Amino acid sequence: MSGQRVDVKVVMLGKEYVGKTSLVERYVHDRFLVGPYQNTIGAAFVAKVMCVGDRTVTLGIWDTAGSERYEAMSRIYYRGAKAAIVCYDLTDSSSFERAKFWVKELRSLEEGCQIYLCGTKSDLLEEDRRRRRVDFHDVQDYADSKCSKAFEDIKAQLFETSSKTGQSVDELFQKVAEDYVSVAAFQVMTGVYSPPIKISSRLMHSSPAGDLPDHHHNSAEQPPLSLTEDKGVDLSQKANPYFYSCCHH
Ligand SMILES: Nc1nc2c(ncn2[C@@H]2O[C@H](COP(=O)(O)OP(=O)(O)OP(=O)(O)O)[C@@H](O)[C@H]2O)c(=O)[nH]1
Repeated sequence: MSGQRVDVKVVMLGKEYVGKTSLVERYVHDRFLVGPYQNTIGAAFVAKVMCVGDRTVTLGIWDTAGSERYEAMSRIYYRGAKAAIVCYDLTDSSSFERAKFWVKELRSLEEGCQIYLCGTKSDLLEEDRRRRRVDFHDVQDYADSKCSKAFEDIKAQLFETSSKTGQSVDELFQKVAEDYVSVAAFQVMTGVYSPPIKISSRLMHSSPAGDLPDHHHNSAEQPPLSLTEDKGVDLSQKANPYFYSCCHH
């Protein structure tokens, strides 16, 4: 897999337990893992090749840890991202507050990053509508609003998904890829296109959960996680069975 081209760097952000890993699992492996919850440590990477019309697009997805103790690390992972899927749990209002925190950061620091707000666990609402704690229209109003007087429009797109049933999961990632193709076409026209990046085979290696590579403890001195042929990164990931591999079609 050495030299795998990544067109779009996508970062998953959101409070812990909102279901970021489950979303990636559903999308990449079309499965929903049951069993005890395992929090993400550091981040995990997976690439997925998909089609947009007659074009092939490779998404490089970084699944970050939601725990606030990894907040500084998540900042490193979102650098240079072309898309951010900011997740919140539809049954947990505090998770939406956390989502807003990430949106504000992205809007002020990552100008070129498209934001996708993703309300997770919609299946729980199918079971009992009273469990909803985040109103769809409130999120829509927020997505259409401005971050603050000083910042530009949030311009986020909104999805409600279930990793358990698969509802709207493919649609979400498909939209990310489609938007990339549209934006890239526009950039080619206007002469600001930046070419795809390649990932090293070292990206595929992971260390066991809890066994953080040195650079994870020393993020200030580390370069941003740009995916170049020369600089792979080791990953710490969830313990088995949350073990990502690269490039599933
Ligand atoms: N019912 C239901 N449960 C879900 C869904 N998505 C995730 N969960 C459950 O929510 C819990 C947390 O899911 P994760 O995917 O591990 O959450 P995370 O955001 O990656 O968590 P961190 O790694 O701590 O940041 C797990 O018990 C999942 O089974 C969903 O769509 N529906």
